Amino acid sequence: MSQVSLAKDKIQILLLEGVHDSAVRILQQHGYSNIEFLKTSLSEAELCEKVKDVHFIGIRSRTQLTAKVFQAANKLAAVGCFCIGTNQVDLTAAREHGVVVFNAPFSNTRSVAELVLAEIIMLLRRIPEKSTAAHQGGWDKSAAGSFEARGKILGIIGYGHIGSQLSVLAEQIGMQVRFYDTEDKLSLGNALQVATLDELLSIADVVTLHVPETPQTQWLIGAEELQKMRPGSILINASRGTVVAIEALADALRSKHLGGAAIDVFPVEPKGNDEEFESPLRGIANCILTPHVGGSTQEAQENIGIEVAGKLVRYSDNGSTLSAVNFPEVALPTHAGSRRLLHIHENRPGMLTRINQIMADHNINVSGQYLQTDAKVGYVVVDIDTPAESNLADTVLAEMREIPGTIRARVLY
Ligand SMILES: NC(=O)c1ccc[n+]([C@@H]2O[C@H](COP(=O)([O-])OP(=O)(O)OC[C@H]3O[C@@H](n4cnc5c(N)ncnc54)[C@H](O)[C@@H]3O)[C@@H](O)[C@H]2O)c1
Ligand SMILES: O=C(O)[C@H](O)COP(=O)(O)O
Repeated sequence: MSQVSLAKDKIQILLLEGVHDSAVRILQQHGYSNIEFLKTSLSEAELCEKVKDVHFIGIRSRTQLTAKVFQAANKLAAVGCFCIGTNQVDLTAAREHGVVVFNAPFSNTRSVAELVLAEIIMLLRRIPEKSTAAHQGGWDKSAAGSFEARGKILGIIGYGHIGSQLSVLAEQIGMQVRFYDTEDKLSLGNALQVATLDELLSIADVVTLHVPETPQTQWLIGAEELQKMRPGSILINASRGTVVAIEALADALRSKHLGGAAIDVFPVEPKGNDEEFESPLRGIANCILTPHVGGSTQEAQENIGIEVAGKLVRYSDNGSTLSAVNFPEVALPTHAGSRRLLHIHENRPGMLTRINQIMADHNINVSGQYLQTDAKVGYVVVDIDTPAESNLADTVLAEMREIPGTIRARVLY
C-alpha cells in the first residue's frame, strides 16, 4: 500500500469528464506533465484497470469511485472532485485506503443560484409552454396563469452555499423567502427559517431543493410531500436526482396539482451526450428539463479547475489536506531545506511514539511535526533535517511502513 518518493514527471494524473483546461494549466505550472485527459467518464471495470498506475484522479459528478475501484488503486494518493457533490465517491473506502478526497465547495454555487432564479421567472410566466407553442406555429398570447415573482413566497429546502445565495437574489426581485434546513442557519436579509418541511411545502409558491445526496434526503419529496404543496405551485430541483420521486412528480404535473417544474438532475442520467435521455417528465407542459448543467458555466468550470487542481498540487507537493472531505485536515508550510515524510495510519494509540522512536534510533533532527486524527484515521507529517542526496529518508520510510496499522506512507520529492 505504500508509495515511494517520485519525481514529478513520474506522477501520473488522470483527468476525466472534460474538466476545464485551467486544471491542466495549474498542474503543468507546478511541474506535473504526466497528465491523461479524457472527455468522458469510465465504467467501474474500465476504472479498475486504469487506476492501477494512477497517483491522482480528477472526476466530476458522473464517475462512480466505488470500494472496488479503490481496492484496485494501489498507487492512488488523492481524488479531486471538480464539482461540489462527493456522493459519487465511496468516501469511507477512500479513507480506509489512505486516499484523500477534495472538492470545490463554492466555485459553481452562483451559477446554480442564477439558473434557478431564471427558472422561477420563466415558470411563473408559463414561458416553456408558450415557447414550445410558438416554435410549432402557435400564438398563446394570454395572461391566464402567468404571475410576477414579486411578493411570491420562495421556499428553499437546504440553506447552504447555494440556497442562501439564491435567497439574496430572490429578495432583490421582491420575493419573500422562507427556508427549511435540518441545521439552524443564519437568515440573510428578510428570510425566515421555518420549523418543518411540511410547513414550508404548505406556504410556498415555489419550492426549490438545495440539499446534498444523503440517506436522509433520498426521495425527500415523494407523492405525499407533493400533495402538501399548494395547488398551482412550482417545484425546482437542481440538487441530486435521488431527492425527488420523479414518477410522482410527473403525476402531480399531469394532474395539474403543480403548475410547473424545473429539473436539472435525475435518478438516472445519460452517461454521455450521445446517450438518449429517458424520463417520465419528457413531453409534460411547463416543465423545464436541463441536462445537469446547474454548475456548467465557463466561469464556474474555470474556477473549479483552478481550485481543485491547486488542492491536488498542495497535497502532492506539501502534504496539505486542508478542506479535504474525508480526511484529517492539516495546513502545512512548505518544507524547503528538509525532507517531508507522510504517514497515514489507523487511529490507534501509540502511533506517534512508534514514529518518533524510529527518528530517535537514527539520531534524526525533526524540524517539524504535525498530527491530526479523526475517529478512524491518523495523519502524521514529519520534517527531517537530512540532505536531499542522503537516502536516510527512504530508510526511515521503510521502517515507518512496518509499523502495524500503517495504511500508506510516502516521502515527498
Ligand atoms: N445541478 C448542479 O449542477 C449542481 C451544482 C452544484 C451543486 N449541486 C448539488 O447541490 C447540493 C447543495 O449544494 P450547496 O453548495 O448548497 O451545499 P451546502 O452543503 O452548502 O448546503 C446544503 C444544505 O442542506 C442542508 N441539509 C442537509 N440535509 C438536509 C435535509 N435532510 N433537509 C433539509 N436541509 C438539509 C444542510 O444543512 C446545508 O445547509 C450539492 O450537494 C450538490 O449535490 C448541483
Ligand atoms: O456537484 C456538483 O457540483 C454539480 O452536480 C455539478 O456536477 P458536474 O461537474 O458533473 O456538472
